[in-house]
Amino acid sequence: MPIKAIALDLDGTLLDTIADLAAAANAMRSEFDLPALEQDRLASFVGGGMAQLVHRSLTDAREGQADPEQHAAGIAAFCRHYDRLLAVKTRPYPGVVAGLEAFRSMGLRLAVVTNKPLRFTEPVLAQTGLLPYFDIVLGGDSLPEKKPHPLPLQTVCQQFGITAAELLMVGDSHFDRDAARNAGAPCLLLDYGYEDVRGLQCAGIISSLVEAVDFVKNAGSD
Ligand SMILES: O=C(O)COP(=O)(O)O
Ligand SMILES: [Mg+2]
Repeated sequence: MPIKAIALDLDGTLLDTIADLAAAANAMRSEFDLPALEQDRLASFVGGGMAQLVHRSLTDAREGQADPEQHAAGIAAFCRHYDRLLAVKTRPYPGVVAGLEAFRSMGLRLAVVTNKPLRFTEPVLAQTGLLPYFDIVLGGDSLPEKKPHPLPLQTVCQQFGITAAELLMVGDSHFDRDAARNAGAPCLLLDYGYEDVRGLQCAGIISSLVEAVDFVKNAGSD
């Protein structure tokens, strides 16, 4: 089945955002007199969107739930800090710009499908120079459902006028793989992101976005 468009995840796929995310999460923790957490620990909390990141960062537990008042104050503090820290150290991963250029020259349409709130997504893409590559940008709060729900990928298919089998999802986590599976789209996972994806079944595990170019060519893009 020819691939006609690609949906790309943001954190851990297009952009290495963890230094700035961790700085904002730790600045939030310090407002609650909590000590800083290691960056790797905070990286393991990323993927399910800001609300979940704030719960996990405040409680230092994957299944942790801060009480509602603390959580609301945590969200406000995180937003305040991440707004100012958004692109201090955040950069595209190696191979991302080359991969996006190759996709564009193949005539593929590109979408960002992230669980990151839109208020951060558009500015961080703009500040890192990636925004012009994308026809559609969906944040975690753009629609009533976010990944792993299929709605964001279904919305991309609808807007591009293609079927799910013609849309390739490229991500770094089980949220991406499950969203693709739920929508009926093929999925490639990058091995450099914020989750160990080695055990996850998908169409392929790759080390650079440029490796997705061959996958698309072999799938018979027109
Ligand atoms: O904001 C998050 O938790 C994750 O964002 P992502 O979907 O781009 O990986
Ligand atoms: Mg990700």
